[in-house]
Amino acid sequence: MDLVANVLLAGGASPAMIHSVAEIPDFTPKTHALYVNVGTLTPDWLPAIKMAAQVANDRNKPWVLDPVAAGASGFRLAACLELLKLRPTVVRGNGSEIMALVKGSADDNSKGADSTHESTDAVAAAKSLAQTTGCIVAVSGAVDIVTDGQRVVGARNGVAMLQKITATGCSVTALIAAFVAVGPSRPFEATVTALSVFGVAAEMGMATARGPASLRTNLIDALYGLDRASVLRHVDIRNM
Ligand SMILES: Nc1ncnc2c1ncn2[C@@H]1O[C@H](COP(=O)(O)OP(=O)(O)O)[C@@H](O)[C@H]1O
Ligand SMILES: Cc1ncsc1CCOP(=O)(O)O
Ligand SMILES: [Mg+2]
Repeated sequence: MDLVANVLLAGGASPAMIHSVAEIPDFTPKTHALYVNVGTLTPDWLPAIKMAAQVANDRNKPWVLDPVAAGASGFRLAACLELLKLRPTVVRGNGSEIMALVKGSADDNSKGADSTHESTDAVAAAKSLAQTTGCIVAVSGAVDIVTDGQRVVGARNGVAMLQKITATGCSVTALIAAFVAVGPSRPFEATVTALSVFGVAAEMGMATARGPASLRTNLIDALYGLDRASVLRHVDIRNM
């Protein structure tokens, strides 16, 4: 939650981390987008998550799902599949998470929050998930893949060391939610752009990083200082 909230602030958004059913009816209507992350899911939290998604839907607000470690346990997978029925605007996971959602069963070989698949292994799964759910589906990795079930785009910014900082996946999903909040009528473009901007900031931060801890700090600084010219100079988005 620390990195997620700080990435959102650096990107110009205004985060509030809310868990309680007591607060969701008041809080969710005030937002421009809802971000649901199941990273530390418990049975107690699930009703609040569902309530928030329902309020977002009732108010026509976009919402974004990060199915952290979806294949690691039956409980988590079932929860993610229930949440998909509430039709998030965007789902962003790593290769293993997106493949688990499509397979619909927990994976004995799951590594938990980390992926055992390349994003490119999950292109067919991502397209299928987008077609069956109507969501924009993004798969992160060396190439970030975004699909609406028809179009498939690859965004190639980023650095491998992001995998050595916990919650960078969670943070880029949060940034997607922020970008979708700004451009709710174009969630596909907002998703690709958020992934690219996060990747460009990571590349800039990597220039002076000495390891994951300094990259984490530099990433927040680079995102905060990023301007349009730098994004346009570095961004690498291609049709796949
Ligand atoms: N090998 C890589 N090269 C460049 N960027 C990467 C690489 N692997 C992951 N990333 C980037 O790291 C961020 C988190 O992605 P990822 O590690 O796939 O998510 P998660 O933490 O959910 O598993 C994304 O911005 C992604 O583009
Ligand atoms: C380590 C960990 N455990 C539960 S959630 C979480 C963070 C996962 O974040 P990310 O998917 O961005 O690496
Ligand atoms: Mg993740």
